[in-house]
Amino acid sequence: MTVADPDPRTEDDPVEVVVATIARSAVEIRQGLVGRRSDADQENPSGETQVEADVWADELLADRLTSIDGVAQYASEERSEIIDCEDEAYCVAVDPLDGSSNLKSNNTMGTVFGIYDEPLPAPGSALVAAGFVLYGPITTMAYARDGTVTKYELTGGERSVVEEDVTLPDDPLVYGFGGRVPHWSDDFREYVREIESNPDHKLRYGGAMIGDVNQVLTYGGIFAYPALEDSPRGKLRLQFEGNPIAYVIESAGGRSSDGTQSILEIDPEIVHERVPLHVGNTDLIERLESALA
Ligand SMILES: O=P(O)(O)OC[C@H]1O[C@](O)(COP(=O)(O)O)[C@@H](O)[C@@H]1O
Ligand SMILES: [Mg+2]
Ligand SMILES: [Mg+2]
Repeated sequence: MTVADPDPRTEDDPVEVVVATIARSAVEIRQGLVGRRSDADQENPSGETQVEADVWADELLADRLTSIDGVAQYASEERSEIIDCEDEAYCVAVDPLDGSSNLKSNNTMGTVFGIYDEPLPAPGSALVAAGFVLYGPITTMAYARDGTVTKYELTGGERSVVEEDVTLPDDPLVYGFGGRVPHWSDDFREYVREIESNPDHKLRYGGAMIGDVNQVLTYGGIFAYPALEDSPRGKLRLQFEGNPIAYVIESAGGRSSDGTQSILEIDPEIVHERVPLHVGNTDLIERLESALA
């Protein structure tokens, strides 16, 4: 089934217009990666060196999303300030390119988005929709709203449904854990040993959260970028990465955790704050929480 993306000039649900705009832009973003793989010689608010494509994709999405009626704010991992629009209603937070360090080696990356109905920074409980685009061998989107997740394939301007009511498979298969192993806590290391020693589990780690999370969504399992000894809040950002991914995985019947509670329950203080992120099948996340308790 192919979804006719709503025409932004006639559609009256801003959430659907935002999602359709991101779906259309993704095809262009993918094309625009060519020739934009070098460092941009500047840092993002998290202190990471940006590549040219990070800056370019952020500007493209900022332009398009802030011109949608009903969008009140645009915030991105790649800019310090939130853009305030004249409209009210929805606040959009994006990671324009997740895993952009994979560009150099031409490996998987993504675009992550969360649509909140409260001003940013907002808790995950204020999300009305969230999702991500994956730039793999083909371009796909996973989109969660109203407790269900839909997967699409994106081709020049069209969104084709490949799966509706996506749920995590019951028997977890894959695991991937970020951060340097010497910087993991002893409790986390112990938990990883337990996961690895299960003969039904196999390692899948690609260095881009979206690629790794999409494997968990497809095969079941767990992805984590945990708290580290030299970075107690981990690496990933709550507004742009943690909340949207937690929303998708929880909508698909899984769980998210910062180690003690659902990521969606965290009250944020600042827009660029980080969060230890663990997402996957419910039983694996429950086991993780008891291992870290
Ligand atoms: O290579 P590192 O530093 O361990 O980090 C890998 C993680 O960092 C990220 O690349 C952070 O996202 P950005 O590329 O959007 O900054 C994740 O996608 C990935 O899980
Ligand atoms: Mg990211
Ligand atoms: Mg990014």
